[in-house]
Amino acid sequence: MFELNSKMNDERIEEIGENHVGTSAKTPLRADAFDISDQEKISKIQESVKDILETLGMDLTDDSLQGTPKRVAKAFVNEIFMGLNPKNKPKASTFDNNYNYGEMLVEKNIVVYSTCEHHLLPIIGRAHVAYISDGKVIGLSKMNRIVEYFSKRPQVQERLTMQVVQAMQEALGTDNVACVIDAKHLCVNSRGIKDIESSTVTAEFGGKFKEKDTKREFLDYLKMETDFD
Ligand SMILES: Nc1nc2c(ncn2[C@@H]2O[C@H](COP(=O)(O)OP(=O)(O)OP(=O)(O)O)[C@@H](O)[C@H]2O)c(=O)[nH]1
Ligand SMILES: [Zn+2]
Repeated sequence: MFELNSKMNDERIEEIGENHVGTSAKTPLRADAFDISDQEKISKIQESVKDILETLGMDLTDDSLQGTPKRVAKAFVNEIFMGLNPKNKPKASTFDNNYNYGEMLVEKNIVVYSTCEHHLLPIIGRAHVAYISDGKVIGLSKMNRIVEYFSKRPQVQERLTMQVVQAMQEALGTDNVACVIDAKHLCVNSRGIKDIESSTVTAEFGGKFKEKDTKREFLDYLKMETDFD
């Protein structure tokens, strides 16, 4: 479909696929994923959305619908799937652990708003990310940003969980990272089986978090009340 510029694409696919990550945690991308600009992607998606709506029988000359194909295309490229563009990868700034904090740090209740790659319906939930420093510490908000970046892709929850851990491990230079995600999949809640109660929990434990006591401590922190209202 697009001209293949293989060298540039290989590099960018490595970048977005986080090349240290096992195949299973890589986002599956086409070889020509970066051959066209975001603007070109918006134009092409706009045409596709128009086609879908017209096929459904919608009259796109209606005032309210006129701008929909463009709105959807912009939302896809710039927001909902912005994590497919490596230029949006957050700078995970780290600092030396000068204060020699030696315990685990847990960033709880990070909002996850992702998209199920099977149905393109929302996945909404919370991520809890923890690490134990091996010399470096990371800015707290960067943990939220890493979760956001990998959420903004077509995802399965298992891969999202692993990608968050691997990005944190890379930034911090340690295996001691864990992530638990508890999320609702609208493809389960609102269609198909239509179970509005169920949610999905996934977990990835690296380094010291594989040890029973450390894992237990992390999971115990998740039970603590943090409501300051
Ligand atoms: N493992 C995993 N499965 C997911 C995730 N998100 C959605 N799914 C599942 O992907 C599966 C796709 O199955 P299919 O049988 O091809 O799709 P379907 O006919 O729409 O399935 P139903 O949802 O059961 O109606 C469904 O069971 C979804 O619940 C995810 O993050 N991880
Ligand atoms: Zn789904």
